[in-house]
Amino acid sequence: MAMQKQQLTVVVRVRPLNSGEKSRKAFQCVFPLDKKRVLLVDPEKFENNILRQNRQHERKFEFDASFGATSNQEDVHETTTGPIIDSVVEGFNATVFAYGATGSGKTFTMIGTKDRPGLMTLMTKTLYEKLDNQYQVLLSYMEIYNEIIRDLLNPSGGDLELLEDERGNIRVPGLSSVKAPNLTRIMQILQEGNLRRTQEATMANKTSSRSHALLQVMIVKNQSLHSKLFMIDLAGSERASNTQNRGIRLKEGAAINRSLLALGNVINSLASKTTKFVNYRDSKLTRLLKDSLGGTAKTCMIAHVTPSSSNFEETYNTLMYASRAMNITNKPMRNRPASADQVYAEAMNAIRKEVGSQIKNSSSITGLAARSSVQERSSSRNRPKSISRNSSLTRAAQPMPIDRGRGGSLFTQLKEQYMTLSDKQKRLREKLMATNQEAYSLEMSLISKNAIINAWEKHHHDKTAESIERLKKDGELQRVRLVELSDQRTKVEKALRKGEENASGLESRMRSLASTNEQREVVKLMVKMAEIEAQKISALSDLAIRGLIMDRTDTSIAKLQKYEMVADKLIDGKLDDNDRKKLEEEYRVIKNQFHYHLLPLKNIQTTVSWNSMLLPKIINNNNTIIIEDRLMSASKKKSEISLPLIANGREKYPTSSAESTTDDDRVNSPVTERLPTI
Ligand SMILES: Nc1ncnc2c1ncn2[C@@H]1O[C@H](COP(=O)(O)OP(=O)(O)OP(=O)(O)O)[C@@H](O)[C@H]1O
Repeated sequence: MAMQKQQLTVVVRVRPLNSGEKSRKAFQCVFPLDKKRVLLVDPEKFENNILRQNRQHERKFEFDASFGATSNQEDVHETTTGPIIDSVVEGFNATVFAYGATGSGKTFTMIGTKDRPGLMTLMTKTLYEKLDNQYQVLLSYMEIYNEIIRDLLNPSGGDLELLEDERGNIRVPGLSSVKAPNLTRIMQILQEGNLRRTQEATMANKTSSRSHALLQVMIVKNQSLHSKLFMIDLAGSERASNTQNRGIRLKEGAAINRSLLALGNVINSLASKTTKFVNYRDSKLTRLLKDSLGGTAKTCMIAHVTPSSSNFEETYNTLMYASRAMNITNKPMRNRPASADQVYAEAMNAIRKEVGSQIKNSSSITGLAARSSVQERSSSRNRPKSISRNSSLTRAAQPMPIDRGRGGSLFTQLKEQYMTLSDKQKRLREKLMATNQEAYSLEMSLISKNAIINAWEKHHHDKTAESIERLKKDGELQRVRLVELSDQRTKVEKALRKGEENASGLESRMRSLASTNEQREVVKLMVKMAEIEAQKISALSDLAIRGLIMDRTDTSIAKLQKYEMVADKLIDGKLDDNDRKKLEEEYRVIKNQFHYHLLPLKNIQTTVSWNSMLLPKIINNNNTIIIEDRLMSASKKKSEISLPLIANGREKYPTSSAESTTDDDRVNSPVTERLPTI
């Protein structure tokens, strides 16, 4: 029962009732019916409650496959994930994830035990068997906890960032990767990594995961990426909805909720025939998976449930989450929108249609209608299957050769030239957007680095530290890249300006040549089309930069949370001198991290300069909004940022700093001063 052909498969695994559940007198309420269906029975059915007797107590769910208590790891692998390997070997990306509440068996399925290795090992093993030695396989193992990415193979690596290159590939700079020649080594890597995962003992499970764990398998051929496979053990889904959560648990719950919701939304919109917009931006998880979910990438969701009556609510929620994706996959249409530009593609289609009908009525204009429809068809056929914003934008509109033979009137020739020019302008704008985005993120990172280096040097005149030297080196590389980007930007902007001049020249020549209403209408529509294309890129660029700001905000918030936690401990904890010293040190480090991470946000107008004016204004209900204005209004302008000095191992803030308005900034001696209780 292999499910090779489907892009998205949804299966359910029901684990055996365990001894704890039996001893608590819980009974089975989930029953696998056959190879695809499970029956869920509301435990209330067995209660003698007259008021509720008319309620519907049973519900059947159907998935691509269902696995009961007697299924073993190999069964699950052969049916669900085995076929995915073939597509990874062919060069497509794939994602397999385990979804479910705490204690439902996600880690068992994905990692397993020494004797019963899970899918992460079985899939990697099958992959090795199918690849010859021209391929190289690299494993990385990371976790996402409270929207922060950490390397599980290199715990001292700190918090990692996420970048999207201009081809739409997602990268996590600094993430380590290892070769794992055999099963024993893979299992060892997973188990070591798992020990570093953020976990907690709960009633439901001794080692309950509060983070998403992601095994990334990169297949490299001739030193370039051939394909990428993600295997993910998600955090327990009930954590998202537990209303008893307080403090740190509340924050965790919110982060888990956000990412699981975002994942569900992405899967639903990828599979949906009607939804046009796939929003990857809402969580780190979905952003990381952007090039491995949807398009030609295969996706497999393994929903996990316990059969126990005591977990009825969670089981119901899990089955509903999974069946929402399942209902959609049952619809015949499987080609899904490939990227966020779908909304705009719609608008373009409408205009193209309009142009088409104008042309049908016009005898003097040839070629455009035919070209429009050919382009339409070829663009939907050639739409790149991987979810790559830039490539889908570029490839959809390759210029066609100009037909000067039949009907080659001057008007037609000008019109063809205008279309070709519009395509070229579009590609230039995309390039500008990618350049700006990369530069923007580099600048943010440089601001933090410089501030740290300055603060260090001010206080430690001639001392060196390995970490500071490393920062300097990284900063140098970033500066070199920034210069390259700046040159690139100048060139692209020059070409864009020239293109704009040519376009307006062509436009006025066409206007003066247009002798019929239809011809005048066609000119108007073509200009409109070019405008919409430009606005689309502008909106995408705006979104991308907002995304970068959001990411940094998220990371800053997470750092603030850590900082609060340590502060709380310092204030309330009954600590001996040794512990207090250690905690004070930790407090200082975290506070610094928070402060320096926040700096680029405080100083946003410097970096915003990268958002080019050449990406046009977006017109909204006759209100013209300039991107720069919108971004800047989000942050208060500050003439200068106040840097903390590190003195005697502590930060000192300039006393005259009227700029520092937050409570946080006013704390001169954070370690000894008592913080206000929140
Ligand atoms: N199919 C199965 N067969 C036998 N035992 C299982 C099965 N699935 C899970 N278990 C056992 O149930 C317990 C809980 O499973 P597991 O740790 O995989 O849950 P989880 O969903 O990953 O939980 P969490 O979200 O808290 O990490 C473990 O002791 C595991 O060995």
